[in-house]
Formats: sequence, C-alpha cells, structure tokens
Amino acid sequence: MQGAFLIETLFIVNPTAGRGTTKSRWDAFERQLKKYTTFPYKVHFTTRSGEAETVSLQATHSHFERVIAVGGDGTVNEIVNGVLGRDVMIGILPFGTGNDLARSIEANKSDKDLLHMLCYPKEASLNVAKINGRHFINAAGIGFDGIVANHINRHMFIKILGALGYSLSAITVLKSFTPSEVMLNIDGNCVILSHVWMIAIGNGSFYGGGMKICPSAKYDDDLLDVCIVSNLGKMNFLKLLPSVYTGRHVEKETFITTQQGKHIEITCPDYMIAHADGELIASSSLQISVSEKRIRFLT
Ligand SMILES: Nc1ncnc2c1ncn2[C@@H]1O[C@H](COP(=O)(O)OP(=O)(O)OP(=O)(O)O)[C@@H](O)[C@H]1O
Repeated sequence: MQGAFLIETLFIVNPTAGRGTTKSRWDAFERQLKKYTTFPYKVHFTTRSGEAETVSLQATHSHFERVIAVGGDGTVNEIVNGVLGRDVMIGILPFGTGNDLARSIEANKSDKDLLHMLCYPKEASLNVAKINGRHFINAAGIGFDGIVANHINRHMFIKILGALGYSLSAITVLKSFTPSEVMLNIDGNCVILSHVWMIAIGNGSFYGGGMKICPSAKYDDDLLDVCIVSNLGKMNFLKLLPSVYTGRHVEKETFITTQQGKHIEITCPDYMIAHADGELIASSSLQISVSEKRIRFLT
C-alpha cells in the first residue's frame, strides 16, 4: 500500500485501553503496518491519564500532519482537546472498550480496513462540543447518568464489564437516587423542569459503550441533541433502560423529551455530577455548546 507515504503520522497508543488489551493489539497491527505500508510514522505510548492531550498538542508544533488515537473514546477525547483549532487530521484505531465514536461514524474495524484507511485517507469535518470549557466528541450526561459514570469509574471491576457494567451500576445508584429540579436554557428558551432524572447532550448518537442515547444526533449538523428524562418512577426507569440500547426510548414521550440546540445551559440548586465522553465534571452550572471549530477526522 502506497497512498499516504508523504504524510508524517503520530500514533498515540494508550496501552491500558480496551481493558489492557490495546498494547498487544497495537503490536499485531504494527507488524502489518511495517509489512504493507511505507509512510513515515512515530509511536508514543501514554504513561498516564491526560498525556495524550499534551503529546498531541506538541505534535502540532512539529511536522506531524496526522495524530491517530490508538485506544478508546477517552484517548480520542484527549487528542481532540490537544489539537482542536490546529491544522492536523486525527483518526482512531478503535482498540478501546466502548468505542462509541467509531460506532457512531461506522469506522473500520478489521486491521485490513484500518490499514487501507491510513494509506488512502479520506477526511470528514466533524463538530465538537464544549462543556464548561472542555471539549467532547460523543455525548455528555448529567444527573443520574453522571452519578452512574462516577460509580463506574470508582469500581474497576464494573468498568471492565462495559455496557453490562452500566446496567449494574444504574441499579446500585437507583437505590438512593432522588430526581431534582433544574433550569434548562436551550438557545435562549428557558424552562424550569421538576423531577428530572437526567439530561443527555449528544454530538454523536452513542455513549456508555453502545447506548444510543441521542439517536438522531449527527456529527456534522452544527447542532447538539438534548434528551431529557423526567417524571418517572424507579420501576419505569428500569423498564426504560433496555430500550436505550436501540434508541427506542425516545418513543416514550411521557418520560422523554428531545430537543436540539447550539447553546445549552443547565443550572441546579445542588451540585450536579456530569460526564462528557466518560470524563467527570461536578458543578451547579453547566454551559454546553457546539464549538465554532471543527475537527478534521480520518474516515
Ligand atoms: N498509561 C496510562 N495509565 C493509566 N491510564 C491511562 C494511561 N494512558 C491513558 N490513560 C487513561 O485511560 C482512560 C481510558 O482510555 P480509553 O477511553 O482510550 O479506553 P477505554 O476506556 O478502554 O475505551 P472507551 O472509552 O472507548 O470505553 C483515559 O481516560 C486515559 O486518560
């Protein structure tokens, strides 16, 4: 394969992604890379959380034209935060656990397809969203969802269960959860909502390792999709949960409201726990918007 021989590429490998399997998957992939391609590249293995952001930013100051995340959505999130606004293309070898971004954009999965993607690059221009100053690519979840993400992050054995882990954590968190009142402002239209369980904001449709929380969300429509879950009891919440995996929860209009917007503000009398691409944020006020800058993404 010859296509991208002039493009200098940096692979940022998170060896801990994919429940620790990414290092060996990368080693196997690199053997194919050496055998079938000739384009110049360098590899950086991350040693700690946050390093991919620093390293990808440094790469934009040198000669790299492509930065490829080797891992999951957390690694992509850090690279997006590192390179947004710089003239560099990013891509993903989806060797992580959830790989929600790759799932949303129907990215290549086999090594052969991934090699082809690298050698014959096509690019898409994707929206990026921002929450309290930090960028995210997939989705943010506020309220019940944030508390579940917090629970998962604190229990490694649950994290490695992927989508099943979400359901287990949800059942645990459910016992002590009480819905709250929030003020929601979407593009200047402000409402006070009571008995809110959670609000999800989607730039892409998937999060949590395959949950289609905002089924209509598109990465290139300059809009964020908002999914509000409110006014339901614990039993109904449990009944609703499986339908999130297919995106059919949005049909339950008694409990679910969907909207779209560019600027979203959520305020709550108490601290809310939120997550964006799985990263946790705690605040009583969240400002979420579509970033003016797009990301050049290898497809
Ligand atoms: N060397 C490292 N040691 C520990 N954590 C790391 C290291 N390098 C990166 N990380 C952190 O690992 C976290 C998880 O990585 P990532 O999201 O890529 O994999 P994943 O959780 O398996 O996949 P997904 O998010 O798609 O489910 C990221 O938040 C990142 O900051």
